[in-house]
Amino acid sequence: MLEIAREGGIEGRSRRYEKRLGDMAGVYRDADAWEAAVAEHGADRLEYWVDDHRYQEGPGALIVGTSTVLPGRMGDEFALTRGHIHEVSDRAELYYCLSGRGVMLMDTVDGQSSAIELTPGKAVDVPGHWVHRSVNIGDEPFVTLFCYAADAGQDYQVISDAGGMKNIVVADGDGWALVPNPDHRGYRVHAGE
Ligand SMILES: O=P(O)(O)OC[C@H]1O[C@H](O)[C@H](O)[C@@H](O)[C@@H]1O
Ligand SMILES: [Fe+2]
Repeated sequence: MLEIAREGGIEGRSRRYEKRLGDMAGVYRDADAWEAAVAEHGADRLEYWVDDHRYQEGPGALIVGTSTVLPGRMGDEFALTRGHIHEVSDRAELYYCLSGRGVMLMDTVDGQSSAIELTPGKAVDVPGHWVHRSVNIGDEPFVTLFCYAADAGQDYQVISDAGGMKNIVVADGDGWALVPNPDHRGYRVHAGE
């Protein structure tokens, strides 16, 4: 039995994974805003955290977890996770929103793009082969429950090599808007994928 909290966290987790402001170098488009935030709040400020539960090893095993992205903005851009494609890139992942308000930002390496808003009770099935990241567009923690194949792994380089994802999620009045990332230079398809 797993106790899954709406504010994030799993009782009986296998692992907690935390990312702090200092770990987010090069992730946000506005590098000056990131530097100013580090100077103001310190590199240790918590940005997002993940609890996961791995109940089994071997083929077919799942990882179930919660992801909690704290609210905020870096310049115009909303708080987000680093994002990745699965190392075994055909592995899919389900995200179900437990609390807060966010967007699942997704790209394929051949140029398709999608942004799906998540509020409590809504879910998104991220198919295999899609780069994905969570973005918090609200003013409270954005919490999702996720589930994916335990052998999937994460490749982070795909986004940094591309100069970021294709679009960025920015504040627009009371809401959000998707704007093209001028630094994005297209994804390089990795050998063997
Ligand atoms: O892996 P990041 O982009 O840093 O995001 C953090 C987490 O996001 C998702 O929820 C994944 O399922 C986690 O396995 C991952 O570690
Ligand atoms: Fe993933």
